[in-house]
Amino acid sequence: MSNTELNTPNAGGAEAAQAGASDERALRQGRSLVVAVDGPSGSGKSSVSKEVARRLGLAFLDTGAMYRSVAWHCLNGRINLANAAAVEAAARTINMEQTMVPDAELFKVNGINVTDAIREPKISEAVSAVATNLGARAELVRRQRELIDAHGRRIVVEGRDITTVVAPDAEARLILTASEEARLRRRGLQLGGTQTAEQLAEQVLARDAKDSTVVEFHQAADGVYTVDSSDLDFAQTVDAVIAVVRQAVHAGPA
Ligand SMILES: Nc1ncnc2c1ncn2[C@@H]1O[C@H](COP(=O)(O)OP(=O)(O)OP(=O)(O)O)[C@@H](O)[C@H]1O
Ligand SMILES: Nc1ccn([C@H]2C[C@H](O)[C@@H](COP(=O)(O)O)O2)c(=O)n1
Repeated sequence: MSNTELNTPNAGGAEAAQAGASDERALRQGRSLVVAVDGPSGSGKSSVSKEVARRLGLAFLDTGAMYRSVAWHCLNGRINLANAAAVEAAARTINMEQTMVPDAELFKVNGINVTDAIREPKISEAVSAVATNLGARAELVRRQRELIDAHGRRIVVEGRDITTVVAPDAEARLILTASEEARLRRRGLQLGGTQTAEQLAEQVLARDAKDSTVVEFHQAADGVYTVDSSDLDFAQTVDAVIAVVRQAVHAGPA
């Protein structure tokens, strides 16, 4: 299957809405349903994926939080992020726990609650050192696959390499994207206007540029849908993603 672009919500009308609701019920009851979501920073992957998981009754895995947790551990333990072997060793040895339900966000590293700490700008600025470490990536991919299986393969997983590396066999795979302008604006609002334009550009665009040296998350691979949320509000984006999930499930394996 070639790349598929779907950037408008489900067609309107009462009939379409009814069909949508009944399809959504079917998805809630199905067996394996892995929804893989990739995309650039600030495109809405995490917030939209959480809401999709809620609506479809699925578990939720934020893989970026795992990269952030390794970065936090290195900074906290004075492990030099430029020392590739030490970063890989950290990824292999730390204990990471995360609630995988969309309504309760809690991340722990070696028993320490890092839920808020991993979202701090200093982690956003440092995390690419983990993301571009191929040994650390291999270990985190291994852990992510284990978590998907442990949740009975009924899960929404979001990150940068989920559609291509972690779960290329997912029932629904999509890239969630948005214009640079929309992503910078959303991240600025999310951080309560605390960051300058330069800081936002560093945390969003420069980070994407570094991360995309090791993974492709701007262009959809074959069989992967694209949802462009630049001109959609949050609720419309969630609807558009659920429409893609329905479409992908009906279409079957790519
Ligand atoms: N369609 C949308 N319209 C407006 N705001 C949105 C939309 N989608 C997401 N947002 C908001 O944009 C902000 C960034 O979203 P989110 O953190 O989910 O992005 P992300 O892709 O996971 O980013 P990162 O990869 O950097 O963690 C959040 O405040 C979220 O509520
Ligand atoms: N599957 C993934 C998930 C995340 N990353 C990298 C890219 C980011 O710089 C960092 C944090 O992700 P975020 O919380 O901003 O989504 O982790 C990756 O390379 N692969």
